[in-house]
Amino acid sequence: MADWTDCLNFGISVAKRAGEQKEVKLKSSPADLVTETDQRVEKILISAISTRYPQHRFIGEESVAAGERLQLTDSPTWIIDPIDGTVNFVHRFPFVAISIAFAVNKQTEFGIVYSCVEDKLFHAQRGRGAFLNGEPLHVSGQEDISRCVVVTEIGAERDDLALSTLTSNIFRLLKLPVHGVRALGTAAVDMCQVAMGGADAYYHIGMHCWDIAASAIIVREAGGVVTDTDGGWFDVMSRRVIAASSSAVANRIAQVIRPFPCRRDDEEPLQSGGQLTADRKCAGPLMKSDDTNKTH
Ligand SMILES: O=P(O)(O)O[C@H]1[C@H](O)[C@@H](O)[C@H](O)[C@H](O)[C@@H]1O
Ligand SMILES: [Mg+2]
Ligand SMILES: [Mg+2]
Repeated sequence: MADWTDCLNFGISVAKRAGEQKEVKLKSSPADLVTETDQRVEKILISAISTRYPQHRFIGEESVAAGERLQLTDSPTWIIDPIDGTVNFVHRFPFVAISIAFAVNKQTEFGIVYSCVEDKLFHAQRGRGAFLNGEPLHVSGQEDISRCVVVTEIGAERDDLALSTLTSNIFRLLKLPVHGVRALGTAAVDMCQVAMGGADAYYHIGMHCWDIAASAIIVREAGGVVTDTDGGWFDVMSRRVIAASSSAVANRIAQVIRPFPCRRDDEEPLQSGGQLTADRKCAGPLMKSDDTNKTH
């Protein structure tokens, strides 16, 4: 088995360096401001990594937003979210992370999530455990859904189907009941909460590979379970994820939540007026036919 520890250590050092970026350039609107910061951090990361590893490929949230093709090949690939929690960043809500995963042959070899405001560095390497600031991490191991804190995200979709599915899924979980439902505003940190036992599960439909790839391996290496939202095999490009403290909890959540149609990350972007757009919004067929069997 190839040893990617050198890449991991380099990734950790660039993530910490990029997380020190305090300079905020004022622009006309919060959206402009944050876009500039996101782009700047992504450039810092990609330029440092590609100088050291010129053969490696990248999937970066901001590069994809700028029109770059999103394609996961067998080549060593860094999957980067330069700022996970952009809305938090604008509002100074204190959960903002840099998320970096590294995949070879489409398998994640390591993940790094640096929660910058908290100064918490989560990392995991395949088969070698998960760590928070160097200390080993473990999921809660909770198996009883009625004793769980479940994390999800509100996401950016605002159409009726997205909102009604999202709210009814939260409704179903609360009625089970679970102990609580939380949303921190960054999928990467949400999932790391599962890895450290602060929460017992996370689920969402609609996140992108850069939001969840790093934290998925961190949860697994902390002893947790990562599945598709139907309880099946997790595909990092599918935008569907459950991360849980145990298979029992993952399966229960899969039974309860209703699916939400989403374009895969590796699907060609939608055509708009004859031109390719970077739009990867949820779209497609409505509920699958077996949805009626889901627990209410
Ligand atoms: O765009 P960034 O990288 O900030 O990612 C976030 C999504 O934008 C949110 O919709 C979502 O709710 C999460 O906060 C997610 O992590
Ligand atoms: Mg993100
Ligand atoms: Mg981002």
